[in-house]
Amino acid sequence: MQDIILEFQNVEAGYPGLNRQILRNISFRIVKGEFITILGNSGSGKTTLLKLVNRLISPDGGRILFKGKEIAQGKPEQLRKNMGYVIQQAGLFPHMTVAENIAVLPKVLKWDKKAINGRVDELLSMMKLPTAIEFKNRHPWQLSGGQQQRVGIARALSTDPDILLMDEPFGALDAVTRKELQQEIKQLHLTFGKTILFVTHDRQEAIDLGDRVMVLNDGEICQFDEPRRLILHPAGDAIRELFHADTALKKLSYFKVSDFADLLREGQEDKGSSVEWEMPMETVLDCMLQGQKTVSVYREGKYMGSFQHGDLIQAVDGIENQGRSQAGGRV
Ligand SMILES: Nc1ncnc2c1ncn2[C@@H]1O[C@H](COP(=O)(O)OP(=O)(O)OP(=O)(O)O)[C@@H](O)[C@H]1O
Repeated sequence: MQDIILEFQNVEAGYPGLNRQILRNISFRIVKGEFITILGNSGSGKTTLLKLVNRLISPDGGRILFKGKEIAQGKPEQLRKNMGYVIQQAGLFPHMTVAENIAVLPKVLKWDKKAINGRVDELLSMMKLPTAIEFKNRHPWQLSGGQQQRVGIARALSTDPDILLMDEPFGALDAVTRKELQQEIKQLHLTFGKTILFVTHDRQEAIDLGDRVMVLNDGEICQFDEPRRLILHPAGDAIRELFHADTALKKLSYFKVSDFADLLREGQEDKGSSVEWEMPMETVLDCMLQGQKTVSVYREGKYMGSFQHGDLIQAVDGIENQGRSQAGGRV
């Protein structure tokens, strides 16, 4: 049975003084360990939804359950201990050092000094930051944007929470640092299996990171699904338009090699060029653009078959026609 960690049941929410609800009829379930991205335009209610989860605001209607218990019934502090929160530009305390920022919650929880110091070093290493005293004693203004965000994530992980809530965490970073941090959060997720709710208005980021993407539009969920299904089976015109501008070749990046297993050819393996089962399908395209005629596919070291040019064309056609499910594909 699936282990549901978070559930919204017909949740409505607004703000005092507004004559309309910002979120309407929000219902969903999230399984422990899922990486969920929440995608939507500015003002669609993404931040409001995150704030409901850790009780920074309360719903006007409906129920929110965390690990099967209604969150309104416990103490907010108790709940927040289980929920790391990361916001854009890290939100570090400017008057505190790096180490003090990371140790905020352990100190509140009265951990002993040795345990706190050990945890700070562990988290700095985990986030690929130096553990030298000089670095730990720096203040946020002495850090780059990327370093600040890494410290912000370390702080959110300090008490080993069950859920990580991330509100546009990489929105203010340059493209290269952003890509780096995306890779790292993905790796952290794979290593520690934390449940992550990650707000973004960047379509590519949502698709790259999310096991499932929740698309919000004007306070309602228009679709909550796996990335490839958003493209192949859009639940309405809004979602279709969201991905419409992408060329079929770009859409290859939304799929894994394994999604095209039905196109693999059996026979001789060619060790000249190879890709792994879970890699993005566009890596096959890259190999072919570099002149490879055949690309071999491996799954945990086992040869699964190969792709040739024609297979790639078929893959692209399948995406263009959005007909892979009918054509016998796995999607
Ligand atoms: N404290 C508040 N009081 C009144 N209205 C608010 C408050 N906070 C947010 N809103 C309104 O609620 C709506 C949703 O805001 P929210 O911040 O959840 O959107 P968002 O999707 O996260 O947007 P963005 O991508 O711009 O951060 C907006 O219309 C906003 O103006």
